[in-house]
Amino acid sequence: MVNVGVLGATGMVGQRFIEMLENHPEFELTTLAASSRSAGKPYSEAANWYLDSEMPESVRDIEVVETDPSSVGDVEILFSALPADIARKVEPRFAEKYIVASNASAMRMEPDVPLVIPEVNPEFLDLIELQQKKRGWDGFIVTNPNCSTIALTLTLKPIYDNYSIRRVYVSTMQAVSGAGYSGVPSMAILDNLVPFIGGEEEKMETETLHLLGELDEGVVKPAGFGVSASCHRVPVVDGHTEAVFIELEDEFELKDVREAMETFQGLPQKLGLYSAPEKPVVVMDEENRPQPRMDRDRDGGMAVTVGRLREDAAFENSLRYVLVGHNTIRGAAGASILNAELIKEIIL
Ligand SMILES: NC(=O)C1=CN([C@@H]2O[C@H](COP(=O)(O)OP(=O)(O)OC[C@H]3O[C@@H](n4cnc5c(N)ncnc54)[C@H](OP(=O)(O)O)[C@@H]3O)[C@@H](O)[C@H]2O)C=CC1
Ligand SMILES: N[C@@H](CC(=O)OP(=O)(O)O)C(=O)O
Repeated sequence: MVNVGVLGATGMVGQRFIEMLENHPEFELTTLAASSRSAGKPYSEAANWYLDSEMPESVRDIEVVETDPSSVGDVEILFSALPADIARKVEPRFAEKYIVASNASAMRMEPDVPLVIPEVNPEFLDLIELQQKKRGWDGFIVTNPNCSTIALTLTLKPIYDNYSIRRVYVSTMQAVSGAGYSGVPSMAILDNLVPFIGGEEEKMETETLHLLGELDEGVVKPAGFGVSASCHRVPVVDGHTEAVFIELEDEFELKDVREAMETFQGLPQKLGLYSAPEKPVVVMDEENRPQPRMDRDRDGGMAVTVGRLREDAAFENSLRYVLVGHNTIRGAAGASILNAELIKEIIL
């Protein structure tokens, strides 16, 4: 067992980490850190538990500590669910000694920090050696992408491996949990939709190409097609829905695209990692699926569901589909945990 901790343990994503780490066969959750507002209190007092599951008994009495490397004690891996501005300041300090598996956006685009989806670009973990050498750290930082980006990129990967993509348009319908517990006031979202999520479109457009890019002599060369995103907040609690429109360079058969998605597997499936879904992408044929309430929890929330896969007759060589991915599981805590499982398997 590897001792692990969670930074930002009282928040929306921190709670998902705790839920997913309960009974994990390789990780023992021993440390919970949050702000000075929470430090010194037992977790059950510090946290307002938002999830449908019960707060695990095993964490109720753990005393929350300050988010400082001197407070976290005997752990090897720290999962970070910190706000990005705090993460930028503290994650590098933790990485001097610990492995930081971060879900925050702060360090994702640093040239020597791997931004990884284990099924898509596990080879980016090679950057760790460079990062440690350059920064003189004994630990390191590994990041996972933005929640909307992860779901999109998992579905693009099998297409990208088999076809030449010219451009991708994506329009998202994102759950309120993506903004944190107090992120979107109920008066703003009930009976409504908000057509703006700060920084989200830029993240989807850059991170997707980075993830599908190539690592060449320690430098990531992004994939060379266009991604255009429009992001919207909708009154759904969990589960991001995305309408995806893809133009390919060449002709294609829809059944071949479907087959490529359905049979897609990556290193986590080959290695049998604990949190890896059997099928990262599941394709449904029902005309009214996927839907967030029904499909977000597929394979423990780790699989992305695709539906309405069809040709787009309005443009040459074009197809479209709708996807649903769980934003705080596959899009956040589950993504960091899968990264850590891969690191444990191939690096530790
Ligand atoms: N929600 C989602 O779907 C996704 C979120 N993310 C990212 O994950 C991160 C966490 O998001 P989320 O859980 O929604 O955020 P929340 O606001 O729900 O939680 C924030 C957490 O950070 C702690 N914190 C706040 N300020 C400080 C501080 N100054 N020092 C130490 N700890 C602090 C809080 O502790 P306290 O309770 O003590 O204030 C709390 O534990 C963010 O970077 C977010 O962008 C990424 C992908 C998806
Ligand atoms: N912005 C996302 C969640 C998030 O926090 O993303 P990021 O980790 O890229 O900041 C949402 O609102 O649904």
